[in-house]
Amino acid sequence: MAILIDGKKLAKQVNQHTTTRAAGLIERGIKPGIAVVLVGDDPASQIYTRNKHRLAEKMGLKSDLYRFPTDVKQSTVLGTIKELNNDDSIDAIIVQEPLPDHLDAVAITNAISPAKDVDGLHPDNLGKLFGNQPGNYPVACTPRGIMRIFSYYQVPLAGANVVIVGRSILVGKPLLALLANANATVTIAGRHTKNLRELTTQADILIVATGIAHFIGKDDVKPGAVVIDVGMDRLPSGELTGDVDFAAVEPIAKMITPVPGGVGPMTIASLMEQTVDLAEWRRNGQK
Ligand SMILES: Nc1nc2c(c(=O)[nH]1)N[C@@H](CN(C=O)c1ccc(C(=O)N[C@@H](CCC(=O)O)C(=O)O)cc1)CN2
Repeated sequence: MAILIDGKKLAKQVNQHTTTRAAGLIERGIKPGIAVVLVGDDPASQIYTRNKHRLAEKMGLKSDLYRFPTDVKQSTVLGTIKELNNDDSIDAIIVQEPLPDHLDAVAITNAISPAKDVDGLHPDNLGKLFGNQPGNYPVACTPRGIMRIFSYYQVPLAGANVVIVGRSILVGKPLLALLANANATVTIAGRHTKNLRELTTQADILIVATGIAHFIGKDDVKPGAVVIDVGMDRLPSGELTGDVDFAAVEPIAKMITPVPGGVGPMTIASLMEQTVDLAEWRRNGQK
């Protein structure tokens, strides 16, 4: 039986620490502020945005939501980002993904000030990450949360054979850099990778972010592997599940994240923690 990685419990610890740090800043007259830009009416995005807003307020942070209809013009979104870049009460800007197809997501990301880029997706911040540069800069929240899981559960990274299935800019690519910087041997694959099973069955650590329910089964996993499931998929029954067939894989894994209650809560905890980081770094003149 695998050790169950309890993302909810770890997120609670991180959130308590973030709340204490935020209170310290508030005492000094600095209220960390986060602005979330939400376009359209995707039901999941609405839930995630509401959860972020509630948690931010509970922590005493300023939390502003900018909601736009699906057919909003690119120039309107860019205009809002420009205003937020210049708004001294806002430390962190996040544009909720996915965006509708008519919007240029890259141009929107690149318009966010690197000092307020809490998603860590601006090329300045990604460049620093891939260069393993010293100093403070934001890192994408899901990868940051996964690295925290590895540290808390004492998963050795140096020399580990890590396979990431999923090449997204939000998850796979920043993780590639973070893990390579930690001296892991990293392979990044996708659902179209030929002979994928040959790779995944070699992995000491398998991270799956494909968006396909139960994409990974028992025969895709090396016995004793650490399995991290980033997926958040709905079964036809409406039940929330992951990219890993948990019931099949759990008996052979060494450690495994559940869905829900694994990586998801760590994403939101990392977002809040990094909002407070950005507030501190900006006041310290580091960015
Ligand atoms: N700009 C961004 N957009 C998106 C990101 C992101 O990091 N930046 N990630 C996801 C959505 N997301 C945060 O934005 C997110 C999704 C889910 C959870 C979470 O806690 N999930 C729970 C289950 C929730 C449920 O019941 O539906 C869990 O796994 O336990 C946190 C954050 C895509 N967009």
